[in-house]
Amino acid sequence: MLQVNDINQYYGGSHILRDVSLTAPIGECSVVLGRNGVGKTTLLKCLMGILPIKSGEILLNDKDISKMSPEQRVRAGLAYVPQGRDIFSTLTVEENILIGMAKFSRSKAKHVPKHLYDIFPVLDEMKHRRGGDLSGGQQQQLAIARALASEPTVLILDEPTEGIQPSIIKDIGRVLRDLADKGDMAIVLVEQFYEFAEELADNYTVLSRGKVVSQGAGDTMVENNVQDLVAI
Ligand SMILES: Nc1ncnc2c1ncn2[C@@H]1O[C@H](COP(=O)(O)OP(=O)(O)OP(=O)(O)O)[C@@H](O)[C@H]1O
Repeated sequence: MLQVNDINQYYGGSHILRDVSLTAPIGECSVVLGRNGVGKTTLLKCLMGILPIKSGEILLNDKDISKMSPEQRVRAGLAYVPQGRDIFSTLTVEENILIGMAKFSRSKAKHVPKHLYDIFPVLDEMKHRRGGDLSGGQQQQLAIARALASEPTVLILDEPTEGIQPSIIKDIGRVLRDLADKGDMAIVLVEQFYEFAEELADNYTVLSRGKVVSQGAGDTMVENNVQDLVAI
């Protein structure tokens, strides 16, 4: 379980995250919503250690990881699918996935595990193509496969539906649901596409100007008018 307790973050003098707390249990999809610029990406970067927090704590299975480097957090079990995907366009699909296995021994990190290609068959078909030749949706699937290659206990995704065609959005939703239901991973999903978020959410958190303004079980999103809170 990933637990975030009262974290604060600043860009210079701007107070971006204000006492943000949330819990992402194993076996659940924890969705973070909010309008543009409220601090969602900043929150994920703090979870990964890409940005430092000023106060508060981040616990992974009760262990404080908030002083760890991003590499140490990946070793501890966090994996990140960044907004915009950050695929290495000149490397092949296979080479991109193998980068996600860098924390393992050399012999293990030589081969892409078959189950990743079972999850995303299109990546198997295209494994010798360059990352830059893939469509946006295929690149998103590749970014998720690369993150899964590190065998995370917490999978963190920043707007995986952004700019993706509907059929691939459905596939990605199915994959995330299956991964959570298997019961060995917590998923933290930042998402602006409300219907996708509502369908997947076991629990939700809404941010507004860096503060949590609504939080609860996924099946209370309608009664709590979450869609209105995030409408542009
Ligand atoms: N490197 C930076 N330096 C200064 N301010 C920044 C920096 N990055 C982001 N900000 C500001 O911090 C605030 C939160 O940004 P953040 O990207 O976390 O929001 P977001 O909710 O993820 O937005 P979006 O939905 O547009 O991705 C915004 O006001 C943004 O302008």
